[in-house]
Order: sequence, then structure tokens, then C-alpha cells
Amino acid sequence: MEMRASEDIDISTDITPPLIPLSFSLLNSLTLPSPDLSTSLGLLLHHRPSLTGRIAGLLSNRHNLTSQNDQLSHRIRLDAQALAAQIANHCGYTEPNDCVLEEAMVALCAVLTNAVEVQDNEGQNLGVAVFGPTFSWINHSCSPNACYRFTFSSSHSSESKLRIAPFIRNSQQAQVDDGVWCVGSEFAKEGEQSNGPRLIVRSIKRIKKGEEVTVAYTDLLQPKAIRQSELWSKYRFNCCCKRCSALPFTYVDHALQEISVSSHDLSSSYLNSIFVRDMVDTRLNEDIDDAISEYLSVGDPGTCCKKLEKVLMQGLNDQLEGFEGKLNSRFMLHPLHHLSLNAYTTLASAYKVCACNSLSVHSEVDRNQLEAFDLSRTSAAYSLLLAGSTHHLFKSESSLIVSVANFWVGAGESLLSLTRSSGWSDFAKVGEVASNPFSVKKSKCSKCSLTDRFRTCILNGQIRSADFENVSNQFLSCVSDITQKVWSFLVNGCHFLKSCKDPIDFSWLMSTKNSSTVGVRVHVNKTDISYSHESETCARNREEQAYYADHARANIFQLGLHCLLYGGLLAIICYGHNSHLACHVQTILDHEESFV
Ligand SMILES: C[S@@+](CC[C@H](N)C(=O)[O-])C[C@H]1O[C@@H](n2cnc3c(N)ncnc32)[C@H](O)[C@@H]1O
Repeated sequence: MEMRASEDIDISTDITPPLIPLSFSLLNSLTLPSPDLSTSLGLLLHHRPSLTGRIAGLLSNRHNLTSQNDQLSHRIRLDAQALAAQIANHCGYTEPNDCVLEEAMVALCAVLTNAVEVQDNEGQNLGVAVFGPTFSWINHSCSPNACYRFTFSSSHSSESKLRIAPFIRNSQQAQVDDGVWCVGSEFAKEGEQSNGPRLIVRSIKRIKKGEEVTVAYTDLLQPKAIRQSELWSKYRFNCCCKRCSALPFTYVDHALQEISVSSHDLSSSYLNSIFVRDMVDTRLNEDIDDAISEYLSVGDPGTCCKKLEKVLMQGLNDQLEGFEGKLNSRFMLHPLHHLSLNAYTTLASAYKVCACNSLSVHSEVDRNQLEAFDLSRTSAAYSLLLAGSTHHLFKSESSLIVSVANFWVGAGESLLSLTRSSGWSDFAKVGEVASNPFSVKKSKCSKCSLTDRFRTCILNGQIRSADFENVSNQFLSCVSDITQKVWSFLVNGCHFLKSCKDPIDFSWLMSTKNSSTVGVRVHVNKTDISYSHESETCARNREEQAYYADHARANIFQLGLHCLLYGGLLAIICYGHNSHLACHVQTILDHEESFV
């Protein structure tokens, strides 16, 4: 089964009304050991599996999930026994019979195949839910044209209408029970009291009438091999979408897994050996994963930053046992490799925590202000690098919009908060620049229409494809200009960041594409830096320092504002104007205004 557009749909359109779940389990109120089991029980209490192996119209995929003698099928069997025992108990039997066990198996497989994690506004995992066919018949694509969000409000816009319909191939007709697809039964009714999660599907691309509507079942910022492996281990299917079938790989998939080699005695063709590539991938993955997991469990952000930056700067330099003896090479992550992106995300957050810790630990006021300022500056630079690098990928793969929206908002927040740092006083006379001197209203950019676009969109909730393209081009042009003015200031003191020539325009990567010694350091070109922090710190007097700092601060404010507004616009496209992220952007803008 699949879902298709029943009309032409523009980008940024809700394509279903709010849908109510068939079954939902909150993480903190489980009667059974796992949310999957509780959700399966909820499903079974109201629906019986049909002879075709579906339950409430949902595919159980029972055969594919349980036919192999592997860990997944073993786990499903054990869980199904626990579920069957619970049902038997509920019905007053002492032992579950084969029929109950089979029903438990079908319900559990249907939950594994169709359930989604429900997240609150902050992205925290609340539990697990299964929805009816309107949502559950939507297939996966690694380049999807739709996304979904949750809402917890019981009122919804009267405009939201169903714009998709099931498409059933002849061979599947027999699988669907009469009455399963019943328009209206899954939709939240006006004034309904229940306050559980509702799910809304929204277009992130233009979709033509009759085109299949797809969503992502996995993280799209992962390379093909990882996406395929996750889809196989969870759902047991091989994705054959356009992105996965592209040969050679799409630019995005190539970049997400690119590793370069530098060596005196080996050519980069060695990386083409799957054996060497897998070995290098595994080792680099372990290094990044270890640093991040240690940070998440032990909570030492400083050590994590050092470890991650070491991997980003030095790559893998060990002797590796290869099939032709020992390989004495250096393997570097490409700046757009998916592990680099993970590292930037963690570094942005870890430096921010370091900055907060620094303010709370030191007793010498001036020293801690300066240290916290430097750490916040580095955190903001990593946020900008993350947003810029994923945006670069987004230009080739527009379904990355959902991640990119969050990253631009994060970069905007981080840059704006940097402009409020008391550390600026180090550049001028203490106390003079303690509050934020910039106004959102007065800082309206003369070159782009972002502020107006955001305000219009936050009111009416939609942007047309053509408008969006224009706004994106204007935004990129402004942000590239401003970034050139402040990047050297933002990255001062951080070796890895200094080695990234431009966090927005990645054309510098292309020029070195065929080099076998692609180390990020080769891209450093100090002559391109329009003005550098070094020149500020060497400035002869405090007036000069203050002058440079004022300019840097004003530019960082402009940069932050652009990132935030653009992130807000993307948030409206992906989640709607009433969404948490769009409202969050509005709140930051109001907050900034209140500083003046
Ligand atoms: C949530 S259901 C989607 C609807 C399903 N096609 C149906 O007939 O009910 C998920 C299951 O659909 C199938 N599926 C989804 N996307 C797919 C894709 N891109 N390629 C192959 N199978 C897919 C897999 O069997 C997966 O476990």
C-alpha cells in the first residue's frame, strides 16, 4: 500500500488533518517492560488481526521480521510470549494458547513496522504511537517529499484537509479489509477532549497530483550504507529510492562518506578497497563515538572537545594492518563527512557548556569573562559551520530541510547570545558594552527581505516554492558577505575551525577534490581574511581594539539575525507557523528587542 497526492500540493502545506493514534504508550506509564509491548497491547484490545496478517489495516510484515533465525526474530518471539501472557491474564486464561500467541506476534510486528516515536516540543521522547492507514500507509524514501510533526493541542485549523489517498496495487487488493480506509475515522474532531498526541503530515517539496507521498524512516544525514543497514535491520527492506539508486552516488552521499588519504607511498586508490575503507571507517567512527558517549555519560565537555578536534585535525594516523601489509597513511574525514557533522553538533554544545562552567567556576571576574567569551565564540563558530555545511548539502538534496531548519535556528541563537556576552567589555572600557546595543527592528537588512518574509509567513503559515527560492538566494548572498567579515574573529584560537576557509561557501572543497592529500589544513589562506582577530589583539591601543570589536559585534548580530530568521522560515515550511520552533524564533526576536 502507498499514499498518493490527491491534488497538486505546494511546499509547506499540511496534507492531513491532525490524526489520532490507534494506540499510544507514554514512556513513564508502562504496564509492560517496553513501549512497543504496551502499544501492541493497546492495539490488540481494540483490533483483531485479519487472515491477511494485517491488523487495523496495518502491515505486520510478520514473515520478513521473524523468518530468520536472528536476534530480531528471537527478540520478537520472547516479547510476543510476554504479550500473550498478559492477554491471557486479561482474559482469565492460565496459559496463552497458540491463537493468542499468533495474535500477539502479529500485533507486535505491526507496531515494529508502523510505530513512531512521539516527541514533545523540545524534541524529548515521550513514548511510542501507532497511527491508522492515513499515516501508516506512507512509505519511506531517502529523499522524501513530506515530513510529520506532533501537536498536543485539541483545537486545529479548519483549513487542514486531507490531500492524500491510498493507492492499492492489484496484487494488494486482497490484503485490505473492507472499511479499513474510512475517511474521517482517524481525524481529531473539533472540541475533542483527549489530550494525546496528534500527528500532521506536511509537504516539504512540491508534489504533483498522483505522485507518491513519502516520509523518512531514518536519519537522512547518514550515508547510503548506514541508511540501508538501519532500514534493513529495523524493517527488513532494501530502499530503492532515486537517491539510493543513483550511480555514481549522489553528491550528498559521496560527501557524507568521503575520507581522504595522504601518504608518501600509497595512492588514494587504496581507499577504494572496501577492506581498507571499512577498517578506516570503523576506527574513525569509534574515535568520534567514544568521545561523544564519554561526554554524554561522564559529562566532561572539555575532554570531549579536545578528543573530537584531535580526530578532525589529525584523522587516523596509526599503522593499519592491510591486506598488503602495514599501511602507513593518514586518513582524514572530509569536512562534510557525516562523522564531522556529528562532531560539529557535539562541539557546539560542549563548548557552550564549557562557557557556562567557566563562568560558574572561576573567582577572578575578568579571567572568567574572557575565557567564557572565547568558549562561547567557538561554540557559535561550530553552530555556524554545522548550519553552513548542512545547508551546502541541502542545496543538492532538498529533503534535508528539516535538519537544516534546526541548525540555522541553533546558529542564530548562538550568535545572538554571543553578542550579549559580557566578555565584549574586555575589548572596550569595562562596563560600556554590557548590554546589547542592537535592535532587531533597526537592523533590518537593506539587501534581503528576510524580516518581512518571516513576519508574513508567521501570520499566514505558507510560502510558495518560487518565493522560497528567491529568499534562499538572498539569504545566502547576505550571510556569505557577513561571514567573510567575522569568520576569522569567530575562529581565533581554534586550530580546526581556522583550517575551514569558509563555513558557508564550500567551493574551496571542490578545488582540492582530486588531491590525494586533502587535509583540511591545505585550505587555509590567510590572505583571504578580510580582517582578522589577530590584528585586533595586536591593535596598538584600546580605542582601535574597541573599534574592531564593535564592528565584529555588529556583524555577528546581523549574521545571527539572518540565521535565525531563515531558520524560522524553514521551520514554518517543515512544521507550520504555530509550531514550537517557529514560535521559539519569534520569542527570541521579541527577547532581543526587549534588550534595547
Ligand atoms: C509503515 S509501512 C508502510 C506501508 C506499507 N507499504 C503497507 O503496505 O502498509 C512500512 C513498511 O512498508 C514497506 N516499505 C516502506 N517503504 C518502503 C520502501 N521505500 N521500499 C520497500 N518497502 C518499503 C516495508 O515493508 C516497511 O516495513
